[in-house]
Parts: sequence; C-alpha cells; structure tokens
Amino acid sequence: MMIAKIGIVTTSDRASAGIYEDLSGKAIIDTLNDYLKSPWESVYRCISDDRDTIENTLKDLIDNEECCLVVTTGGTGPAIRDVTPEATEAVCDRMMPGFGELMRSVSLQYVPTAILSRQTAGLRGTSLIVNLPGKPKSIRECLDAVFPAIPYCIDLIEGPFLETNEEVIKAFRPKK
Ligand SMILES: Nc1ncnc2c1ncn2[C@@H]1O[C@H](COP(=O)(O)OP(=O)(O)OP(=O)(O)O)[C@@H](O)[C@H]1O
Ligand SMILES: Nc1nc2c(c(=O)[nH]1)N[C@H]1C(S)=C(S)[C@@H](COP(=O)(O)O)O[C@H]1N2
Repeated sequence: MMIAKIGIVTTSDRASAGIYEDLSGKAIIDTLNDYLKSPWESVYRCISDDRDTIENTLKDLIDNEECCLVVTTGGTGPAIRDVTPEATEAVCDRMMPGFGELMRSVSLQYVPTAILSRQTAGLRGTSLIVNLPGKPKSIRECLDAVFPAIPYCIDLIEGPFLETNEEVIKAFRPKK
C-alpha cells in the first residue's frame, strides 16, 4: 500500500523562535493519527510568519517531498504578519473556497471571532493545501468539519487512498 505523505506546517513567529511549544502542529499530528487507519507519514515544519518562507516551505513539501496533503496552522488572521492565506494562494493553481467557508461557519459555534480567520484551501498540481487557525483548540474544531471531504478530494486528484477510522470520522465518497 502506498504511504501517504502529509505535510504539517506551523507558521508562528513565537513557536518557531522557541518562545512557546508548538502545540498546534502537535494537535494536527494527533488528530490525523486519530482519524487515519491507512498508513501515513508526517513531514513537519515550524516556521516564522514570513511570506517567502511559507511559500518556499509549501513548494518544498509538495514538489520535493511529494505530500498529497499539506495542513497549515497559524497566520490566518488580520494582524500585519498574518499572511498564510496569501502564501497559499500564491503557490496554488486552483482555490477550494468551500473549506474556508465551512470552517468559519462551524467555528462560529465556538468563538464569535471565527470570522477573523481568512483561512483558505487550494490545489497545487495534485496536492491539497488546507489552512487552519493558530490556536491549538481550533485544530480539531476545524478538521472535524472538513476532513470527511478530504479523502474523496485526494481521490479526485489521484493521490493515495486515505482510509479513516470510521468510529472517529467517516470519509464521504459519493462515487465508488
Ligand atoms: N503553534 C502554537 N502553539 C501553541 N500555542 C499557539 C500556537 N499558535 C498560537 N497559539 C496560541 O494562540 C494564541 C493566539 O494565536 P495567534 O495566531 O494570535 O498566535 P500569534 O500570537 O500570532 O503567534 P505569533 O505572533 O508568534 O506568530 C497565541 O497567543 C498562543 O497562546
Ligand atoms: N475553530 C476556531 N476558529 C477560530 C478560532 C478558534 O479559537 N477556534 N479563533 C479565531 C481567532 S480569535 C482568530 S484571530 C482567527 C485567526 O487566527 P490565526 O491568526 O491564529 O490564524 O481564527 C479564528 N478562528
């Protein structure tokens, strides 16, 4: 069976400088370990909120590491240093706006400031990039909402077959 490589990118000036531990990157890895039954391998990066660094990291994870999926955390808000959505859009050839729409909508159940996240998603060639907010607790809140559609999206871009632990999260595949 093909092992899916999944990129995890934390963009945070403070986590990358070691001022605090990167709990959000860890939360992505823990969540994917919970969700996925099929074998997968994480390729992890914790970087500053610098736009060129984010773009180069995303390109490296997709073009060289061959990740079928890259999940980012942080840098989606309105602060001046928050540029993850712009970096994502710059490296993608097609955007997937439904991800941001759904995550913002679901996140409103948890925080009234959900609308402050400009999180998006898009395709670079045959890889999917999904932005999550920076707060550790937002990771599961957002992934629980959008992950059911991710395995089918990866099927459509001809990536590896992602199988989930159905008691934790059920992947929805409209066509067999
Ligand atoms: N990767 C992370 N690991 C642990 N806690 C985080 C992380 N990212 C954000 N947080 C927490 O969430 C709070 C708000 O997140 P926010 O995205 O504003 O981070 P931030 O302060 O912009 O990070 P930075 O300024 O270092 O890039 C932070 O103050 C921090 O307590
Ligand atoms: N699910 C969820 N979404 C959330 C949050 C949260 O706690 N949970 N925090 C919001 C806040 S306070 C901000 S400022 C934005 C942007 O966060 P970021 O700059 O860390 O990416 O995400 C928003 N979306």
